Amino acid sequence: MLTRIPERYLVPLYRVEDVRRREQASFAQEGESYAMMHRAGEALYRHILHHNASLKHLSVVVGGGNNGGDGLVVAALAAQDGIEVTVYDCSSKPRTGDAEYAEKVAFGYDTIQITRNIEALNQDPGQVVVDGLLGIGFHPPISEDLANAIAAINQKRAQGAWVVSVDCPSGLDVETGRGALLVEADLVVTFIADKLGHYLLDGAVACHQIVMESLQAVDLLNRPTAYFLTPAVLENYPPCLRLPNSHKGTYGHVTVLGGDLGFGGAAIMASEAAAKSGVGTVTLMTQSRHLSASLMRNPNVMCVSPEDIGLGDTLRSSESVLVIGPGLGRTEWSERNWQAFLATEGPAVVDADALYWLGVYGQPMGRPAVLTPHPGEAARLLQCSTADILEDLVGSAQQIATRFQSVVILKGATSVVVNQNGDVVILGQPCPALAKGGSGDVLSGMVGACLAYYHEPFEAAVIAAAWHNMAANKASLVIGQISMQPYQLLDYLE
Ligand SMILES: NC(=O)C1=CN([C@@H]2O[C@H](COP(=O)(O)OP(=O)(O)OC[C@H]3O[C@@H](n4cnc5c(N)ncnc54)[C@H](OP(=O)(O)O)[C@@H]3O)[C@@H](O)[C@H]2O)[C@H](O)CC1
Ligand SMILES: [K+]
Repeated sequence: MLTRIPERYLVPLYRVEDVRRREQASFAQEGESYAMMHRAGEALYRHILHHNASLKHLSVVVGGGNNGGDGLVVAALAAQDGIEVTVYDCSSKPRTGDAEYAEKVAFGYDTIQITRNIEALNQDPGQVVVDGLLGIGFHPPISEDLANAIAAINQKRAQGAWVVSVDCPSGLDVETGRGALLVEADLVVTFIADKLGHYLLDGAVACHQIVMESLQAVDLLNRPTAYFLTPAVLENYPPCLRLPNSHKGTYGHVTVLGGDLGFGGAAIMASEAAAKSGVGTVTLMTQSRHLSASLMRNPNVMCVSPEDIGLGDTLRSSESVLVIGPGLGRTEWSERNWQAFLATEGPAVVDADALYWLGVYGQPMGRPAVLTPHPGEAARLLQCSTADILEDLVGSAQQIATRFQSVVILKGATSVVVNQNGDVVILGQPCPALAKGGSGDVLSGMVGACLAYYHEPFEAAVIAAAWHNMAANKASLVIGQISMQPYQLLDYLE
């Protein structure tokens, strides 16, 4: 799938139905189901002790399902070790099956305090909280009682408690990554397989650290829905290796086309991003009144206006990459340039208002291409609402890839990168400093650069997006989330 990235850096992610199938197959093979719940509790308890060596008191918040059952196993194991345990029981009806059995075992310890008053968590002396309210059986919207319990856990964490979530942060829809109200977890111990929603939207923000315990579940060898790219990968595999015996031609050429009146900065930033990402040569094609600004800022970037030279004449070879869109606008000038783009061949990155024109003209790309929509642009391309896109980021990105025959980076707190073969990579660590105009322009230039020297759109898209995110996180640590400007991440690429 990715030739430059070893598989060990790719975490396979699954949908709930795959996890349920493996769970059922395991129950069938073992002839019972409680053993797996017990292994889940043991694994959790091991991780709790690993992070809290001198644990004296444990607060365990449990719902009525099997997620709560796992929590009750932990409560019993801790009580066995002489740790003081308080169980906050938030079930709304009697437990059944494995959870009922786990309750019987746990409530058999008279050292375990049991309360239904979640408000008391605030005064609990424990500084370690187990969140076993809701797991993969959660279906939104959340009930008022459980919403109160989630709020109580978050409040406790805000006061300094360490929170471990059983399988997933309660309130998270592990399919979509959405959670209107969800637990913020220092650690998530997830079972059988990593789930998609841990790495998307609210899930990506709420899960500070995730460990997966397979619980010896039967492996049905289903193809993962997606992979998460471990952020550390680029520390070990730098994106643009400079070869000692190389020249500018070794690293390819990018032309950036964009920057209508009022939007010159977008195109200038994209061309600067391509240059700083190590591409051999960069041309900027923009409105003539922006040329001097570009020359002043980046004399290494050749710049011309489409009134002076044809777009095709800026391309240096059949492998020159065209980045179209940053600041392109929606005027006559913009449309003329979109048409000029359609008359060219060769690899392309289509961003910002070029995605608007792509939607208007509607034809497949017909060339190696990477599209870089945010959810709003994705919604326009698929003629649906942004809410529809957020309900299924992976499926939406795949639909765009199929419709326009291209690689797609669906941008967000974490980004979803897909190709036409059904490969899906989710990447990044949320970086709020990037929630500013200009972040996308910088990304498009970086994708253009990676495409210029890798030649393979999926690889280029994955590596550029991961690189952009990694540099932004580094930059924001130094400069600050509020004041960091997106182009500043370009000083943290190496
Ligand atoms: N051996 C095993 O069974 C193992 C289970 N594992 C753990 O189990 C959970 C999945 O357990 P499940 O019981 O299927 O579901 P949950 O516990 O996540 O949730 C079901 C309970 O939650 C209630 N619920 C659901 N949605 C809401 C909502 N919006 N508001 C309030 N309450 C909600 C639901 O109530 P119902 O009224 O809908 O029945 C249930 O009470 C999994 O995540 C693991 O932690 C392990 O995998 C080990 C083996
Ligand atoms: K949970």
